[in-house]
This record gives sequence, C-alpha cells and structure tokens, in this order.
Amino acid sequence: MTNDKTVAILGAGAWGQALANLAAANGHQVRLWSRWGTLSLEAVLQDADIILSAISMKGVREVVMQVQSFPISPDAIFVTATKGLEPDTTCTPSQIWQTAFPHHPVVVLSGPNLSKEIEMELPAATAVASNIPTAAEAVQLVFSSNRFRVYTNSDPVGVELGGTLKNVIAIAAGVCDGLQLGTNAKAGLVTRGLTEIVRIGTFWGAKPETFYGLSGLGDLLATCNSPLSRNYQVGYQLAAGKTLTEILTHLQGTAEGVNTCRVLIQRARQQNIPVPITEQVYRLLQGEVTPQQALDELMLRDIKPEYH
Ligand SMILES: NC(=O)C1=CN([C@@H]2O[C@H](COP(=O)(O)OP(=O)(O)OC[C@H]3O[C@@H](n4cnc5c(N)ncnc54)[C@H](OP(=O)(O)O)[C@@H]3O)[C@@H](O)[C@H]2O)C=CC1
Ligand SMILES: O=C(CO)COP(=O)(O)O
Repeated sequence: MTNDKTVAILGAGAWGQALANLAAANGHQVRLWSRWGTLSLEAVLQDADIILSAISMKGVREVVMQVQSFPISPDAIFVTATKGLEPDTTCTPSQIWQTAFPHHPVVVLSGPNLSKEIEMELPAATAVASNIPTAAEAVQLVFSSNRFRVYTNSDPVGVELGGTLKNVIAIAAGVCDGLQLGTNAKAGLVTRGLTEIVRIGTFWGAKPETFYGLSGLGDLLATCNSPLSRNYQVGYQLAAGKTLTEILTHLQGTAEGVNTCRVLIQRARQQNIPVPITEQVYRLLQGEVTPQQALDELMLRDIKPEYH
C-alpha cells in the first residue's frame, strides 16, 4: 500500500482492538493505547494521522483532556467510535472531541458492527460521517477492505445518534425475547423503536433519512437480534428476573444503553419529546416496574394514528 497512515487507537477494549486489527490488516502503522499498556499516550499520539477513540463513554472526557496535554500533528483527523451520551452535559462524544480540538476534523464511525463477528473476519459494513468530506474519505480508505465495507456520510449528528439511541431499544428487544413474546412483538417493538429514534434524532438536528441507514436501522437489526450485543443481554437477563446490579457485575464489556437511557429520559422530559419505549426501559432499569408491567404499559397506552 502506498498511502500508509499512522493510526493511534485509544482504548484497547473489544471495539478498539477490532478496529486496530482492521487498520493493521490494511498495512497501516497502528498504535493501540490502553491506560494499563506499555506505550505512553504521548508516544501513541506522536505524528499520528488518525486518532481514533474507542473509549467507553464514562472515560471519554478524561481521555480527551489527557490528549489535549500532548502535541499532535496539525493535520490529525479525530475519529470517534463511542456510542453514548455524557451524563452531566448530555453531549455526544464527537461534540466533546470537536470542542476540545476545534481546528481538527472529527469523524464519527458507526454501524452494525458486533466486534466479535468482526474479529472472526466475517463481513460487515459501517458509516464514517463528517462535515468535512475529505476527512470522512481519508478514514474510509484506512478501514475499507473486502471484509469491512465503509460508506461515507455527511450527517455526523445522525450517524452518532443512530448508534447511540439504538442501544436503548436493544435492551427492550432483549426483554422481548427473554419474555418469549414472539416475532410479531419484536417486529412491532423495533419498528416503533425506530420511530422513537427518528423523533428524538431529528429534534436534535439529525436528518431523518440517516436513521434508515447503517447506523440506525442497520445497527438496530444487529443489536436487537444478536445475543452478542451486551445491551440485548442486559434486557434478556432483566426478563429472567435478575437485578441490574447482578447483570452489570457479570457482563463482559460495556452496555452503553443503560447510561444512555438515563441521559435520554432527562433530556426528552425537559424537551417534551414523547419516548414511550425509552420511558419503560428507564423504569425497568430503575426497578420501578417489572418486565411484564413495562409491556402492559406500552400495550395499553392511548390508541393513536401510526404517523403522528
Ligand atoms: N464491542 C462492540 O461490538 C462495539 C462497541 N462500540 C462502542 O465502543 C465503545 C467501547 O466499547 P467496547 O470496546 O466494547 O467496551 P470495552 O468495555 O471492551 O472497552 C472500553 C474501553 O474504554 C477504556 N476506558 C474506559 N474508561 C477509561 C478511562 N477513564 N481512561 C482510559 N480508558 C478508559 C477501557 O480501558 P480499560 O480496559 O483500561 O478499562 C477500554 O479500553 C462503547 O461506546 C461501545 O458502545 C461500538 C461498536 C461495536
Ligand atoms: O454497537 C454494537 C454493534 O454495532 C455493539 O452492541 P453492544 O454494545 O450492545 O454489544
């Protein structure tokens, strides 16, 4: 390859490692950083063309502040692959990166990308979105291969929110399967979940069509149907009667939907956006309702037109 890039990947969790492997397989020089690793953050960042964060939401701001204290290439492109919302500010990860680095392009990478399948070298597709088309195209080139098809997209807000908001619906889908409610119920839930995502996302500035693409519908299909999804697993185990504390103690990796649901409810209530599924997931996570009560609440809401 003639156009090799130096790629710094921050976060050596499941997703950071999978993305590092994809870039390395394309011949790029990859430096993977974890707070427990042997490489210093300063060394990882030095002269990097691409700085990709796969840090879980709870660590994003802390890592952003650390990165700010080291020299980086003036041409560096930031990529965020985190799917979450910050509790206190309700900011998305890309907003945090962009505010900290206003003179650098920020690209959002999101799609139906269960990391275990990608590590098994199964084919997958994703979207890279930015307001700066050349930045998205540069990131597309770094990760594209015969097993990872990368599409550019010009709606970073929508792509980021698609990947983030679907985690709440994936928890609900896990509950649906855990209660053995059947295929009709699941189809109804996921479809109305998408309506809810479009409603919130467009209110927050995204283009509606983005949610019918890879990071919205695509990621909903993946996470609402796969036991590999940690968010789905949370819902499935809640349906089996486990407490959230028990589930999170034994869960491998991060289920961002738990935190996202709380942030989402806070913001949706402030802004009067109807989010009935998210509301029931929230009450379930708070221990205020049982899975069966949450289902009954959803089914017995006031009847209404489908499009309203
Ligand atoms: N796994 C997947 O299939 C996919 C995940 N994602 C998203 O990517 C993000 C990461 O997910 P995943 O890799 O699965 O999660 P993991 O829990 O496996 O990894 C989280 C990573 O964040 C790091 N981290 C968290 N807090 C800090 C901090 N304060 N300082 C430094 N590092 C920190 C962890 O470091 P340490 O190990 O040192 O704790 C770890 O490297 C999530 O937002 C997730 O939604 C997106 C697409 C696919
Ligand atoms: O976002 C993901 C796949 O696209 C990963 O889903 P989970 O975080 O639920 O495992």
